Amino acid sequence: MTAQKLDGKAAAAEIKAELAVRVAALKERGITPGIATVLVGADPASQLYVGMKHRESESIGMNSIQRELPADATQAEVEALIDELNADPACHGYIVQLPLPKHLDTDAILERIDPAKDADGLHPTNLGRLVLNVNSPITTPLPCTPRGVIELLIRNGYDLAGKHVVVVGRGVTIGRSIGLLLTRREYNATVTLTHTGTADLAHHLRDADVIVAAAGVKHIVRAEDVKPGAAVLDVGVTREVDPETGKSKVHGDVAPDVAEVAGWLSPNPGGVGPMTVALLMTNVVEAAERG
Ligand SMILES: Nc1nc2c(c(=O)[nH]1)N[C@@H](CN(C=O)c1ccc(C(=O)N[C@@H](CCC(=O)O)C(=O)O)cc1)CN2
Repeated sequence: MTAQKLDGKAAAAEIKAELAVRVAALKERGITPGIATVLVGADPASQLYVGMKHRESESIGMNSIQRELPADATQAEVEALIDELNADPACHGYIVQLPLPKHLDTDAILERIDPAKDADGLHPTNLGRLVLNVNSPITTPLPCTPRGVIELLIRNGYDLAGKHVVVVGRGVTIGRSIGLLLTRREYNATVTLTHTGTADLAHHLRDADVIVAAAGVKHIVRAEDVKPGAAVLDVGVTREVDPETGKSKVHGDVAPDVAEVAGWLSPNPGGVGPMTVALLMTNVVEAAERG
């Protein structure tokens, strides 16, 4: 079997085309949706991701506000910037790029974001609403990567209802929250969340209809542990310097030979990453539409 490609670049391009229409409609009402990012320090991967967020947003007519602080910024300095963005009417939604330098209290910073402007959907109020509002439509920002994974499957005609989804990794941007979305009535999936304390990962993976690999461990999902025909979403990123070229190379959580067993596979790069950016933009456009 050679897996069908879950092409994140193509799906993200579709979403961006749809958003461009909504941005134009907002502009006719005198509203230009504005996205902001806060980057603390100069981590090259974070700089790359933040740059993509601004480039993509501007390409569909959104305003973008890029704020940077040095790696040794204090908690008070970061919080003062958060307060500024909370009060800025030109900013409809913003994110604090993660991870933050270790001396900063990430939870306190995320909690200080105005929940209505929380473009990442990671504020405790928004995550709490996701837990509580099981039967009514969600009208608050949703976490971007989980939303991106689900959109990528749905736009490729994959029906999640009744499926067993095994998530690998309990990180804040995906692992901890994707189950809250997938177990809602509109998706009706059953979710197992595995992590570094899981006794027998392979046992869980072999039972999965869908694997969401977000551990950040190179090739942790091996072909022999994947059920034939399963859908496999490769989210984790490990960067290594190629000794031959001296260039940095991205490796996913999924071993290359999984493509011979899986029914569906998202490439990495080119899969979930572009979807994260597209759904971030969606959260900001939705915030501007809510007013
Ligand atoms: N505040 C947040 N911080 C982080 C998040 C997040 O959702 N919110 N997720 C990741 C990084 N991330 C977005 O910020 C992100 C990662 C990857 C991509 C992407 O499109 N990658 C490309 C490859 C790019 C390359 O390495 O050459 C791809 O997959 O095709 C976009 C966004 C951690 N921090």
